[in-house]
Order: sequence, then C-alpha cells, then structure tokens
Amino acid sequence: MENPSTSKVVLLACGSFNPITNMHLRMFELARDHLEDTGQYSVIKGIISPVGDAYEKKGLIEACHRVEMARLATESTGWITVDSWECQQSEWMETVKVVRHHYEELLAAEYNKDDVDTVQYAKKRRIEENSFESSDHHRKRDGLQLMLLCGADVLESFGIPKLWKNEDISEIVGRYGVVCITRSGSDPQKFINQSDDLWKYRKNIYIVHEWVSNDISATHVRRALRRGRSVRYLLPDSVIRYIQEHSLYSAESEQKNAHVILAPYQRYSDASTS
Ligand SMILES: Nc1ncnc2c1ncn2[C@@H]1O[C@H](COP(=O)(O)OP(=O)(O)OP(=O)(O)O)[C@@H](O)[C@H]1O
Ligand SMILES: O=C(O)c1ccc[n+]([C@@H]2O[C@H](COP(=O)([O-])O)[C@@H](O)[C@H]2O)c1
Repeated sequence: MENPSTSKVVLLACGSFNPITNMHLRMFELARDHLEDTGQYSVIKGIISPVGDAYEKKGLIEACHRVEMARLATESTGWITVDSWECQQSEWMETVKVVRHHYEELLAAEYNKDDVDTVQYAKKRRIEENSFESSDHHRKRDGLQLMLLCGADVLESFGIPKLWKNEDISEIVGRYGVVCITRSGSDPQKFINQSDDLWKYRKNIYIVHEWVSNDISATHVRRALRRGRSVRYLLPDSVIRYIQEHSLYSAESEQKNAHVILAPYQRYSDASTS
C-alpha cells in the first residue's frame, strides 16, 4: 500500500551508454535503496535516456544500437525503462531540457489519471513557477519528484569551465535534485564543499557511497571488445550477444567523431558563464 507521507520519485540517468554496463544498472539499485532508506521517498521508476548522435563524442556509435542494448539490459528489471525521446531530437540537447521534458511527462501521466489536462497543463504550471521555492511547494503538493541520477564524474563536470550553464546547474540541482553515485578517483563531498553554487543546494544532492569498488566504464568495455577480450559479467549476456551479432565496437568505430574539434556541448561561451 502507498505511504501518503512519502514522495514518489522517478530517477533519470542521462549519458552515452556506449554501451550500457552492469554498473549503469547497479546505479539505479543503489540510488533506490538510498532514497527509500530515508523514509521520505518511494522510487517508482527509472529512466535511461541515451544521448543523441549529435553529441559527437569520440567513439559514440549510433543511438539506435545504444537504445536497443539498453532495452535488452533493462527488460527483466521491471522498473527501469529506456526512453529515446532525447536521442530522437535532431540536435544535441542540454540535460536540463531532458529533465524538464520527463518531469512534464510525469506530471501529465499523473494528472491524466484524474482526467485533468495533460502535457499543456504541466508545461503551463512549470512556466508559472517563478522560483525554486514555489516549485518545491508544488513538488511537495504533488508528492512527485524527478531526480537526475549520475556518477560522481558527471557531478564534478559541473565545475569544468563553460561546459554546463550555471543556470542549468541551478535548475537541475535546485529545482529537481540529484542522486550521485561515488566513483573511484572522485570525491563528490569535497567537490560540493568547494563549490558555493552546489553548497547552496546541498540538501538536494544525495551522495550514495558504492562500497563495492566498481570501476566498470564503457571506455574500458569498448577497449576490451576492440582487443577481442571477454567482457562477460561486465555487461548483461543479451547485450554481449547484440554486440557480436551487429559487430559493434571496432578500431574503426572508436575513430567516429575523432575529427570533431568542438562538440556541440562545448560550443557555447556567453557572458552568463563565469
Ligand atoms: N562505474 C561507475 N560508477 C559510478 N557511476 C558510473 C559508473 N559508470 C558509469 N557511471 C555513470 O553513468 C552515467 C552514464 O555514463 P556513461 O554512459 O558516460 O558511462 P561511462 O562508463 O562513464 O562512459 P565512458 O567510459 O565512455 O566515459 C554517468 O552519470 C556516469 O557517471
Ligand atoms: O547540459 C549540459 O550543458 C551538458 C554538458 C555536458 C554533458 N551533458 C550531458 O552529460 C552526459 C554525459 O555523458 P558522458 O557519456 O559524456 O559522460 C550526457 O547525457 C550529456 O548530454 C550535459
């Protein structure tokens, strides 16, 4: 039975998923345990949103394959889904826009139950929210939250000059919230402590400590595949089969976008950044 005093949370993970690994799946489990352990949240769904091809990161294979591998990996989880809205957009999309989109979808689905207007209503309401305080009020009233789920490397990338817009960081962390999984070589607590912006929103950042040190990275997996090495137990077997059937990840595919000097996410430089 639903506990009325807990907020329902949807976890959204954005990234390349090139390819999806067991650690990506484990992030969701760790985050769910952590949030539910607070007694304040009930995690109802996880969403994986692979980035589009226009992201132009080196070695990024086509989104259709990354989506399909993520679908295979999540099909038996029962609560984690894959969403291709982001990668269907013709241009690379800032993460804040992806977060907004999924929050609107979430509200629309919730209000649909009561036959109230759907996406339009959710959009209008977001526009009406003119401060993070008031949106916090709405979130509590709805009992619905969407949080960005990421590894500590992504949180720490907030500090790379001109990579993220300051207002986007404030919105993601201040309005929605972030669940961050520790990763070897990172120290998210220290990073938050050293950033005045993140410190301001520290209560909206949940740091989840992964005690079983787990260095799986998609880069490592692609390297092993190029060298004909086994990647068993790093990825679900269904994903390994898919990679073999479609001959994905070769020396050639790793050169994809290698010529790109400035990927779209590195291209902005305006006065709003510091
Ligand atoms: N081992 C890990 N521990 C914690 N977080 C992870 C781990 N692997 C991936 N993540 C997180 O998963 C999300 C998606 O990651 P991404 O697809 O970029 O995988 P990755 O393994 O970091 O890829 P790459 O090695 O190609 O940079 C990011 O938020 C990333 O921080
Ligand atoms: O919104 C931004 O400004 C922004 C800047 C840099 C990266 N991102 C997102 O962060 C994710 C990083 O993924 P990856 O695989 O490059 O670690 C990916 O989903 C990007 O779209 C987002």
